[in-house]
Amino acid sequence: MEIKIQSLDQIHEAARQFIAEMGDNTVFALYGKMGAGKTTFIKAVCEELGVSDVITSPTFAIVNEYRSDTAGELIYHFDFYRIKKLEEVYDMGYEDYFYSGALCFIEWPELVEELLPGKTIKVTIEEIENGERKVTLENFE
Ligand SMILES: Nc1ncnc2c1ncn2[C@@H]1O[C@H](COP(=O)(O)OP(=O)(O)OP(=O)(O)O)[C@@H](O)[C@H]1O
Repeated sequence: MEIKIQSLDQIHEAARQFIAEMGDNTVFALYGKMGAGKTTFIKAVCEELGVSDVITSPTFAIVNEYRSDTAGELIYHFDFYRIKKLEEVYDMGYEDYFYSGALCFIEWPELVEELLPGKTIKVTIEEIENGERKVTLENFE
């Protein structure tokens, strides 16, 4: 499944399309180069999910927690760019997040692939031309 985003003004529309495709999946691993637009897209999706609050957690360098009004629960946004050892991910108790049933959006998942649930959705974001982005969703396995 593919979603095209021609420019930033379409990002919320794209986020709504993405949400319509989410189904009962909860873990989304976002692949894409630096500057591809992973953070921007996750933020738009969270806004469309009714996120009003960013909660700073002790491990905020790795995970940010958002409270969603509509989903009525927490959403976790991970950035594993800076982790050096998988131990850091074990230490933060990744299972309590990835396997909690809460929504998880993961940037730089390459580093934690072996820890991801089998039902993870692989989301790839690439710039195609003139700033246009293509977002692709596929099953992880
Ligand atoms: N769909 C889009 N259309 C046009 N510009 C975009 C789009 N998405 C993101 N951008 C712009 O691209 C830049 C990088 O976006 P962003 O920080 O989200 O990338 P990233 O993939 O999260 O990068 P990093 O891996 O470094 O965190 C920002 O200036 C942002 O405004």
